[in-house]
Amino acid sequence: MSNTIIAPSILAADFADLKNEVEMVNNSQAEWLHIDIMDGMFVPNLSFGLPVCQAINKYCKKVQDVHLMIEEPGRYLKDFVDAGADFISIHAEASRHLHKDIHTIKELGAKAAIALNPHSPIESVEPLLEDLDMVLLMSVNPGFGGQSFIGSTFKKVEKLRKMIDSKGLDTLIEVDGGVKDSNAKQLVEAGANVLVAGSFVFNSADPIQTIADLKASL
Ligand SMILES: O=C(CO)[C@@H](O)[C@H](O)COP(=O)(O)O
Ligand SMILES: [Fe+2]
Repeated sequence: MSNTIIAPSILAADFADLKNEVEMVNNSQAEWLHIDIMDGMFVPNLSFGLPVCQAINKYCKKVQDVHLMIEEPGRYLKDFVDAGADFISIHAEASRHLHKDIHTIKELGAKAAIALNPHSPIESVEPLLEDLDMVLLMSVNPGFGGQSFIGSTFKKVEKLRKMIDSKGLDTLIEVDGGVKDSNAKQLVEAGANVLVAGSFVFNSADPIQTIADLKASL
């Protein structure tokens, strides 16, 4: 079995049953829980904010992988670390002071990642690559779960893996959006380490089994 990390996205969960949805992830083979924060400005949708993260933090036993889809994320980094974030991804397109924000995340004791929209070239993370624990490549346009995977992501993952390897780094590559059984293996072969899966997991009849099958297929 590969050591690929599976990160179910809580965005696709039943929010009226959030405690049990978090317990489901606790009881699964998933290593991380992916938490999508949307501000209605950077992306055309609102998800949830700090009180929900604090509630998740009370029950979650997995690594909390917070994906901030918010303008100027530097304003809220401490709040999300205090709310339990282990990893924080901020968008290159949303921060005017990316270097400063990445270093703030690390100074706060969390792992730092830059997220890139499908249109953003991987070269935009190169100047900061040495400082990053992870790069999150969006494989849909951010803002909504349940969208179709953008096929050009495979090449982007391959290119980024080569860039990371050529520098002798161990930066993780996370792929987020439309991930399912039909594209997961190819993403891992291209060099992805972390796969976010929202609707594929939570909309399945047996999410725990779906996660186990996904891991076994890699
Ligand atoms: O960040 C996002 C969407 O903006 C993702 O994390 C989605 O929540 C993934 O959901 P699926 O595409 O797997 O349904
Ligand atoms: Fe996400």
